[in-house]
Amino acid sequence: MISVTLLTGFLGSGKTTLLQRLLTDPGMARAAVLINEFGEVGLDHHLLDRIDDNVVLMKSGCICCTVRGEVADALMNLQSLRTRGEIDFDRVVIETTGLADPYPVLQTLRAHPVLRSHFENGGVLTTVDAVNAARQVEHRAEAVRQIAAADRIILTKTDLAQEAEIPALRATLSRINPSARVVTGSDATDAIVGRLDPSLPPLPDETEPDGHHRHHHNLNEDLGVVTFSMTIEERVDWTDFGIWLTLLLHRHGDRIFRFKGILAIEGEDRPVAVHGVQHLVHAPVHMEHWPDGPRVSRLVFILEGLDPEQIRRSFSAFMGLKQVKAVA
Ligand SMILES: Nc1nc2c(ncn2[C@@H]2O[C@H](COP(=O)(O)OP(=O)(O)OP(=O)(O)O)[C@@H](O)[C@H]2O)c(=O)[nH]1
Repeated sequence: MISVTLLTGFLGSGKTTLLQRLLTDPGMARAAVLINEFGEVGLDHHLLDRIDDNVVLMKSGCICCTVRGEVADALMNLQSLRTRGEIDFDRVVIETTGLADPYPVLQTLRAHPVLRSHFENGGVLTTVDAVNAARQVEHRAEAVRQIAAADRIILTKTDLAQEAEIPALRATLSRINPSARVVTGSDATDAIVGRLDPSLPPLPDETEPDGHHRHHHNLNEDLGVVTFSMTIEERVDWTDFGIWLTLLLHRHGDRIFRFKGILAIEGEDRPVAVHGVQHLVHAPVHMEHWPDGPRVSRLVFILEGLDPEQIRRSFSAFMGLKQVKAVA
């Protein structure tokens, strides 16, 4: 049986950052990793071979696979490539999206007629953002569910958090999930690689005795959470962008769960990546080169109860840019 570890955690809590580290770790050389998009983890310079549209082989030996649609389909694809001898792996790590409730994936592993004879639950790792988690668990059911589902919790951004707040956060975490071990920062890679050994305690079986799954609400929809993306054809003025973003977050930060972007800045050859979670903006990153695809600026927001069109209009007006398009 192949053990499957689920990597979950609220939006922007550091899942991708952790995966980037894991992908180059020798302990992961025989792992297959399911991610939402290759682009997110910037695989280019780690890439050895492309196996099919959705599966690539990394220099470290690790397999990377994108999930387009159902996790079950991606796992079936991996399994059939493995059966045909085209790839080999001894464990799987699945990165879930930041709003996902981990249970449906666990249920799939348990109940899928084919998958359940090849894969077993190897545990849930939840990244918890030391800066934002206290607020998230108060307001967001998913954040609580993800913590509750964890076998191990990885505290991220402890370098950004007030040290004095960490004990209170740990206490909150242990109220929600007393059994999960909490590890921090640099211990995380070792802990995770070690964590992936097959001797994990199983999760409680939630399949009802009659074989039906528990009902899950689409929290995303229920809470009015929308993802919104816009592209900008013209070059962006960095100073203006900074002011606009500051004003936006000041006014609406509570309702902006996540934003990410790549910007073509006036007077700069290389693109600049920007990220943030609610009121927190991370240091911008000057990227080595543009990812594949058109070289236009792109901003993605995850909003709760905010009209995307309002953001597009405000950006366009403030920046004096005409070619700002909302994209689906
Ligand atoms: N200072 C600091 N920044 C971190 C840490 N972990 C993650 N970040 C930053 O936090 C931002 C979000 O991290 P990601 O790894 O993209 O988070 P994610 O959980 O994959 O985000 P989504 O996929 O959007 O849900 C990035 O700008 C990271 O560089 C950390 O431990 N310390």
